[in-house]
Amino acid sequence: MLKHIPSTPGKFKMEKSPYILNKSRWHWHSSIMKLTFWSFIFLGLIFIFFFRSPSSNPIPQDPSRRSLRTHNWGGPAWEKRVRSSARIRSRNGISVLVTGAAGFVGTHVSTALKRRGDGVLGLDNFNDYYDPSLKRARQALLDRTGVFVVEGDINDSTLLKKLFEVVPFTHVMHLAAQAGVRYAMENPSSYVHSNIAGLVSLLEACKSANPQPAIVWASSSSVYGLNSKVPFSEKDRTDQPASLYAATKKAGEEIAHTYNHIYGLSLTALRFFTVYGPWGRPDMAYFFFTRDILKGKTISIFEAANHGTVARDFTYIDDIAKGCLAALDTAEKSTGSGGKKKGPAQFRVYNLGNTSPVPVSDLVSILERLLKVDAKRNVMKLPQNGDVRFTHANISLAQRELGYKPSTDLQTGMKKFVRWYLSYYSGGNKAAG
Ligand SMILES: O=C(O)[C@H]1O[C@H](OP(=O)(O)OP(=O)(O)OC[C@H]2O[C@@H](n3ccc(=O)[nH]c3=O)[C@H](O)[C@@H]2O)[C@H](O)[C@@H](O)[C@@H]1O
Repeated sequence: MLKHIPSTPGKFKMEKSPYILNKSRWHWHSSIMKLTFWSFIFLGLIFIFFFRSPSSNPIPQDPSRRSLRTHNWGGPAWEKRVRSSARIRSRNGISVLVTGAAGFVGTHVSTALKRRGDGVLGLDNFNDYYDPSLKRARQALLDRTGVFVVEGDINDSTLLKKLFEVVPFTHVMHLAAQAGVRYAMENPSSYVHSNIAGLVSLLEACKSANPQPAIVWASSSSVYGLNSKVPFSEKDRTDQPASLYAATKKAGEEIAHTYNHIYGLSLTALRFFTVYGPWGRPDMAYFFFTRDILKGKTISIFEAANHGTVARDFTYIDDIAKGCLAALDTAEKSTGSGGKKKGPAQFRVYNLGNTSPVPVSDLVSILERLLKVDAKRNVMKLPQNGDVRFTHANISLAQRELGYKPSTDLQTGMKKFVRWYLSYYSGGNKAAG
């Protein structure tokens, strides 16, 4: 019956309408017309309310988006600082935007780049996933090295656009991410926000930049998930992630491929294997084991079924930083411009591990010796929280193509970490937790 209703109200006025003779039908149609009219008015008001109201774009309430709040950036003095930090000071140097610069790996990579004369600009949202005062201390360190860290989020496309307008970055070292395997069960949306939405936002800015930068970014050993073939090679399957964290990193690798394919962006993913060292992350086991052993608190050491070993291919930060620089130095230029691909671009994936896995219980023994304190050990079954039993990197590809050659064993690296830890936390900084 509805299909007989004329499509324009004017038609209702036509004398020849077959409906005009039927009074009750006419009333019915007249009511429908009124209803339609008032519905349009109502919808129009809703539209105006939502799209014109200043509260239509409120500060996001989702905790994973807290960092999008407007930060202080912009203005001539700010631009001058940005330019100066990103200025290349050596022959054949590069200018790099380092996202997550106040993070653990970000600080080390930024410092290493700056020291050899490259231009470096940091970007970090200083979120409180772990003690932000440690991030501030790293920022102060970077400041002393001449690296300015802009406070902002990779999801802030206006800020990213501005940064590329101010500096024609040759490279982006993308290290900003929501890290940590187990925390993904507590705050899943923060992983989607940073590792997926944030990555897309960054790649969008890179593809539109002129010139397009080459991008090197942090993937993770966790993408190997339930893969049981050892050592893990880049050719092994990565379609069985064991945690949402791993799934977002794997998704990142696929997203990167898309931007490489469509826009000609040069993209290199580095799969890091449990990176540790001075200025490390307090959410990682070696870090909070150290804190808890010193406090006399019991630590939980995971083991697999039937007392099976849980092991990690712990990799020292200096080795990782060297691998990052080698990846930047060997990255070819992106081929696109103005958001259009001009030809095929480089797409690479490398394992950066130590290729020498160590059981977690041995890590604890190393810490006991270095701290000269016996740990209170609570050995327990590996919880179903996304952790995998072991990791072990095959690094031959990185060795061949990047000249990557890790040289620090766990004993030596942990010694350096413990020395830093004791000096950092005896200097008035309080160990959280
Ligand atoms: O290699 C990687 O790609 C990942 O390395 C670490 O993840 P993970 O290796 O799980 O490092 P930790 O969280 O420090 O755990 C190290 C080992 O200690 C074990 N563990 C952890 C916590 C605990 O209370 N007890 C315990 O035995 C874990 O099962 C694991 O075998 C990082 O947290 C990730 O961000 C990174 O992506």
